[in-house]
Amino acid sequence: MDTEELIRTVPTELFLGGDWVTAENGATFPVHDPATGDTLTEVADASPADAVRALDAAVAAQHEWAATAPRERGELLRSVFARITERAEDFALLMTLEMGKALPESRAETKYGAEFFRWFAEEAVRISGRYTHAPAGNGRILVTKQPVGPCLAITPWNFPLAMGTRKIGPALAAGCTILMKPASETPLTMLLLAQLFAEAGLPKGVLSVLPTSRAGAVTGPLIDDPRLRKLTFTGSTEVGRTLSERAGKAMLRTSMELGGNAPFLVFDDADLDAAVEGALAAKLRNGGEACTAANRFHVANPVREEFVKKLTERMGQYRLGPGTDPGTTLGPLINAGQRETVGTLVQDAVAAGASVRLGGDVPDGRGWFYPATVLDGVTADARILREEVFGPVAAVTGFDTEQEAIDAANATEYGLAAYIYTQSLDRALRVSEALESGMVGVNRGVISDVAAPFGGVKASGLGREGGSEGIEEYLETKYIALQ
Ligand SMILES: NC(=O)c1ccc[n+]([C@@H]2O[C@H](COP(=O)([O-])OP(=O)(O)OC[C@H]3O[C@@H](n4cnc5c(N)ncnc54)[C@H](O)[C@@H]3O)[C@@H](O)[C@H]2O)c1
Ligand SMILES: O=CCCC(=O)O
Repeated sequence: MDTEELIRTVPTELFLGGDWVTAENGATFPVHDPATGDTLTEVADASPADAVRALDAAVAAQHEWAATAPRERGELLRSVFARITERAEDFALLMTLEMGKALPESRAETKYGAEFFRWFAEEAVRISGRYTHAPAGNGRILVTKQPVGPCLAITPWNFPLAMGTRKIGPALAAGCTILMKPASETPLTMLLLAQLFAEAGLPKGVLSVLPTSRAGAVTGPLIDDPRLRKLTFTGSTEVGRTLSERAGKAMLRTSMELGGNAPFLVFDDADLDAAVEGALAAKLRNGGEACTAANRFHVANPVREEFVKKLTERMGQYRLGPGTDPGTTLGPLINAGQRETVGTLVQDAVAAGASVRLGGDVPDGRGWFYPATVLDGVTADARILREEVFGPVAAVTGFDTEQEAIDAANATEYGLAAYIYTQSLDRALRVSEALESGMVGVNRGVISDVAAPFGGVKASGLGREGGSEGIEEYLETKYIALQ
């Protein structure tokens, strides 16, 4: 489909337990194109009452969905996987329109996002328990897994499809019903996904998609409602903390996939060309708007200048422009606020002594564009070393010893992803073990994989998504004592 047809045909109503409905009082809110700032379309704006109706539907469907054969649950996911794959170009275009990223990035996300359904379709039939004897010989122990129950998912704008499918996939596979609240910047992708679920024969109540411009007001009463059993959140650490507090009071199961500040360590024995290619992937995947994005490049002083030169040359080849233009490799940022944040962090680093090797200037004209930027000699007091930049800015700093590199890498409240480039296996393992992060890439700049447990430590969150760990987040363990 072309842009016009896609925007005309994409659903814009609430998907409430399988029915398309207008929001209370017919309320809507606008969705913007980050490449122009123009309104793409208006979407139904869920109210707290709409959300409670969706929870009513989820609660009513929970028992039957949990009792549905695992194979049947898996087959529903497999069918939606196939449908996304058939409509891959529509998903890619839609994500580029509402989120801004270049089309090749959106195509990659479509594939990645769909794969969570294929993966969890296969996991649905592998939920297992155990049967054993008590050590004293006086009884038997049966351990079984049951779905947690109705879930609420809240997702960010940066991966409009994958951050949703990584939650919906395991929830449905485990036998949980789920309410999805997408980011207000990017609700369309989840609404299109809901349409595919409806076409695939999703039973009533199992999934709702609730776009809203009032995230706190709409999700708060759901979290407080004792019928909800789990909150799964992906987004900033700040919002994650607030939600965790509220969910703690309600004693909900929670998964928190939060912010990152990934270090990228280049040792003097690294293959520098490979390190530069890895750095490009770790930095510019998704235009730098990824929680896994390398934020800080700690490079061994003897190879630093060569690394910076090569990185500058390669980042300089990225073409900034509307994500829909053929040839664009770097789209706009999500909105004016995000561009302001990126610009402020760059200016702060420069004021503290960093030199600008590439970019750093906001282009004139419409849209929220920010160029690929390389800063060298970033000093320890620069905010960019501590705060997630979420943009196409590489901040480089040097180190002399391995211990110095590890200490610098760990000097952050975050602990999501980290990257190491070295040709020594000993060093790779030693440093990986010493890094305070949930995930480490060794000689590779992209680590995300549906089959691997994704998640962080420290302020980057709790729990894991994907892999065989992902479905466990939606299962309760029940112990049955037998004679
Ligand atoms: N660890 C991960 O897997 C992962 C993945 C993607 C993004 N992120 C993080 O997400 C952040 C960027 O995304 P963002 O700007 O959308 O984050 P955000 O925290 O501002 O918003 C995330 C979601 O929370 C909702 N929200 C905001 N305030 C809320 C409230 N008071 N109550 C309930 N919901 C609320 C938003 O509407 C959105 O749907 C970055 O920090 C990034 O690192 C983490
Ligand atoms: O933005 C962070 C999540 C990205 C991913 O799953 O690779």
